[in-house]
Amino acid sequence: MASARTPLDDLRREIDQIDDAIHDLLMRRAAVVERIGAAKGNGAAETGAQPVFLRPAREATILRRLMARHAGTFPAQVVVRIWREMITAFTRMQGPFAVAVYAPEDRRGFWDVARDHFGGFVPMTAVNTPAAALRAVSEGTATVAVVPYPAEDDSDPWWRFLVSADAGRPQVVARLPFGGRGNARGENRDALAIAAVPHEPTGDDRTLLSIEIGGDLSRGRLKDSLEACGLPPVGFCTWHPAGHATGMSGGGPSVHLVEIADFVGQGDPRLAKLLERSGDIPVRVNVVGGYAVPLALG
Ligand SMILES: C=C(O[C@@H]1C=C(C(=O)O)C=C[C@H]1O)C(=O)O
Repeated sequence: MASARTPLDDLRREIDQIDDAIHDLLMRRAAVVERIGAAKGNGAAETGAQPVFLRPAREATILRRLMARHAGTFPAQVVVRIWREMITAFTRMQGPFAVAVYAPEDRRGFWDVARDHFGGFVPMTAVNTPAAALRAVSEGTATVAVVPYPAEDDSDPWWRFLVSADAGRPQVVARLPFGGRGNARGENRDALAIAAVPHEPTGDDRTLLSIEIGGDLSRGRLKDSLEACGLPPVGFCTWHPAGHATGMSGGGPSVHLVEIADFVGQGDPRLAKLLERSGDIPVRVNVVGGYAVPLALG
């Protein structure tokens, strides 16, 4: 004799229906993404450039919108984690996608952070130096490089390889983790993602500028100039090319990586103003990318 249906059976039946609905929507989303990929691919063919389908600004906007409507007891960080897995899968449906991550044997934290962001099925290679990760992107063997967030005391910083005005060059496109560190191993240092994708605004952004200075201009004066031009600096790293003493007070050519608490595009009039203010001192400014400010999830 068949046993009677219990309340638990009814609830599980309801779960099965919900799973079908979620799955149907995933397949529907995939069909739309196929059309998006076709639309982007046509544009890239016109310029002859190798198409990159990743759009970090759009991804950040999607996740911020979802977090703003999220309610209930299901953890917000897990929603982000699920969407991160989905978004890379949907990006990979459009074209090749691979990640090169700075993750030497003794520093696996960056691998975990990269895997959480780009998902468990993306082709991902560990390399022993940030420069090797950037090279993989320049040479086209990786779409994205994951490298440590710059530190003040790096004597040979990776970001010097991004100091260029070439169109289509790799740029900083995201800061990781975007939705919390979870159970990632290792040191508590954030990472930056680098790809040949333009820096696009999301409404809450940071921009990284490289500022090359050919003469004697102290960091203090540079900070004052940036403030005066409406470019509030919130982070500062300095690299002195080999052969010059390090120090904060100028005394030779220097290259600064300055983080600005705003979106700044390459044609932004504030950059022209900064050049005007430098007078006779040779100064070159380039946008080396930027990122959508990560989510602050409790
Ligand atoms: C679908 C797109 O391509 C990629 C995948 C996205 C997604 O799954 O929503 C969002 C941005 C892109 O990285 C898109 O550009 O809209």
